[in-house]
Amino acid sequence: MPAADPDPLGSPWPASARPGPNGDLLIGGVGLAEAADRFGTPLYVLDEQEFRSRARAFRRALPTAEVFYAAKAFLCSAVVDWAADEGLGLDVCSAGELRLAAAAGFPPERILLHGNAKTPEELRLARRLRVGRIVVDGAAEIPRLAALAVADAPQRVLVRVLPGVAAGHHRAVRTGVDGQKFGFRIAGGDAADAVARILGQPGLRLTGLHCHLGSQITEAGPYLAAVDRLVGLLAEIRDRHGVELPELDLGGGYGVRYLAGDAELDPDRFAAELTARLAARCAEHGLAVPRLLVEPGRAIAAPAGVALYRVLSVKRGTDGRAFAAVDGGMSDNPRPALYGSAYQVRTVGRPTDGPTATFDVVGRHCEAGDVLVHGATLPADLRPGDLLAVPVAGAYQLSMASGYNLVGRPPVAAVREGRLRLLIRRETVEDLRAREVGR
Ligand SMILES: Cc1ncc(COP(=O)(O)O)c(C=O)c1O
Ligand SMILES: N[C@@H](CCCC[NH3+])C(=O)O
Repeated sequence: MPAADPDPLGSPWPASARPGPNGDLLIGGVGLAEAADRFGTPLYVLDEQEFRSRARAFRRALPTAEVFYAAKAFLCSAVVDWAADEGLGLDVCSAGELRLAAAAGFPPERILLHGNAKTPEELRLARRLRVGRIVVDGAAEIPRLAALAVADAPQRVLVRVLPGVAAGHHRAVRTGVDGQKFGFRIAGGDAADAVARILGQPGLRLTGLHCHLGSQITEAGPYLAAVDRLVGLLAEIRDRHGVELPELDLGGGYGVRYLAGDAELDPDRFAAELTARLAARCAEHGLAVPRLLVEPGRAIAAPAGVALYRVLSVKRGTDGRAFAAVDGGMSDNPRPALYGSAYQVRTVGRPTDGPTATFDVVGRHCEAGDVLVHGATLPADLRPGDLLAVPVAGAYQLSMASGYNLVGRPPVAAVREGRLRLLIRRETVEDLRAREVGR
């Protein structure tokens, strides 16, 4: 029997979502109202199976590629375990992400380190732990890395280049073009210089080129354009230095559905188009097809997360707008304020079939721009105490959460096969005060 539609608005919930009694919504077999009662709100709930099946979908679509989960989307020790179990590598971009992954037991050789401003400490740590790959993002890094040579263990590195392809949901996340801080320019010869310098270092082993175009890209076209540019550069490197670099890392950026009508990048279709294009371009240049590396973050983590908030106040503005103020806000999800990102929201734990009205779901922070969802359709009689659930909340929300107004960052729970467990407890004022060492 097909499952009943968990949400008449067609919001993108995890595949496990089922309608529950009294307007509740079950995720991973657990009622969201029960999760909120148990751990309080705001609360982030991760559907472990959704995370794992999305990781598997990437590995299945690209069986010969290496798939690195981009930790910046969201990382905690449980997520490290899930990524490790599913055979993913891990893309980290700070000593914090690296230390957490290593402490949780992630194999360092499957870690890839990024960063446009890696600190000397991060480079030393990466070498000491023997991370598998480091992506070089600036000329100053090359001598620093070379100086950290470890006997008999040359460091595998890739060079991050700018293919000149603009893609991504907001200009702040478009990183494949000139005029922003990441990568080496191809046209100006910076990339070729970096390649030459790295090839001259005995402690470094250049394995390939890297690019990351942007985030929330919903079609294959930009990646295909990047392949054209990067394979061209691989051929130039072969002609100039006589080496064929064996790896091509296309970064992350694979887009997901936030709203009912949004497009989502399908890993299978993407993989088919990408591998065909790569094979064709390599054949044209007489190159062996390099091993692909990809770094999806959002596409694995975002749809696995649901954010839960309790309504604290309902108000009408002078222009007839209605506001539903909740107990979280821009400190746990800065994306609407930062990028104008849109979300859907529904009530859970109360009937959903009565008359509706339009609300702006606003947070509790002290600025008018603290709006989580603009123009949400919610029950017309929405009242304080009602529970709201926002889907597609697993990426770039908690990982970008701030301490604004000292409200404390929300807890994170995981659900799987009817079991609910707490992964991260709520941040308390004692946690915040523990860092104070003077007055
Ligand atoms: C170098 C790099 N790799 C991977 C990612 C992951 O991107 P996404 O979460 O959009 O897949 C990012 C962030 O956009 C990035 O900067
Ligand atoms: N933080 C961005 C994505 C940036 C990804 C990191 N390169 C977002 O929420 O959409």
